[in-house]
Amino acid sequence: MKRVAYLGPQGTFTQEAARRFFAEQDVQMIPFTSIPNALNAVEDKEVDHAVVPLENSIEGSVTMTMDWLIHHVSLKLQAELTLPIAQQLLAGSHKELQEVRTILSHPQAISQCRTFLHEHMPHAEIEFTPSTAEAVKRVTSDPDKPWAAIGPSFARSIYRAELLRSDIQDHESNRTRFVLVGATDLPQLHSPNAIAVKTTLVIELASDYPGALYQVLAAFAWRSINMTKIESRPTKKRLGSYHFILDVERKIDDVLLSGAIAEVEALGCDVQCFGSYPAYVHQVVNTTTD
Ligand SMILES: O=C(O)C(=O)C[C@]1(C(=O)O)C=C[C@@H](O)C=C1
Repeated sequence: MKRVAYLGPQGTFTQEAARRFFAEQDVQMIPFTSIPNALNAVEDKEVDHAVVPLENSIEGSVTMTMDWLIHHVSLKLQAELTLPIAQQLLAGSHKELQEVRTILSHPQAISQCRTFLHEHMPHAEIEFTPSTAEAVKRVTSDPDKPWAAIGPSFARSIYRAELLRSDIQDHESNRTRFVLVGATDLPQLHSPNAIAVKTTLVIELASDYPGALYQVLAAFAWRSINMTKIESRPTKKRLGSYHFILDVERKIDDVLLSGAIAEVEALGCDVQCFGSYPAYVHQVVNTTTD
């Protein structure tokens, strides 16, 4: 049976994404306490895959995931899944908002609810936890403490939490993009349900000169290769040195994409392919009920 690592404990959004990736398959889901631990488990061959969050529509990239993939492991993105994210304010027992002095959650979840927190709970202190479900688990372990957690409705049912407010994310259309990661490409996952096929490239410029990035982008532009995302992350070697992470809507073996990569390499850039994979979108029904 396949072993799949996810950011635990039970009840995280990532576990829900992992379930949806393997909807009809018998797999063993294994919770890990952090994204790096889940990715390392794949690198060390303790598990076959990991499911990790990559990007959120409100807060942007999950930099922990990006940086770990770039600097610490050598793995492939095998599929992506975008899920709606609804955040619930949960506690171990019923409380009025003004009674809550501390709010616990994952930094991404806190950032997704900034407006609600600013307007309704401006005096509450924020305590970051390794995941949303961990926050829900903690607040339900001591129900009388003046604290509450931000997390998913699946965690509410697992830890029997009280719902104080539902759907507190700043934008109704909140979405997170999760990726399935493994040691190699997974061609068998390219199914007809996919809405697109993407390739993620990580490019390091040869040197810094006027128009260097423009030249790289031109290689994709004149071939009409659609870019769905571009982002820079520090290479960590020195200030002002970056990796450019590009998502393009082509398969790696597409002749135009191979041409673009060859052109960028001819400019002296280092190009790594982090995976060529299908992209899926699944709707979650009944986000606030048990
Ligand atoms: O804490 C969780 O429940 C997670 O699965 C992590 C995570 C993330 O890091 O983005 C996943 C989805 C939401 O955007 C909030 C938190």
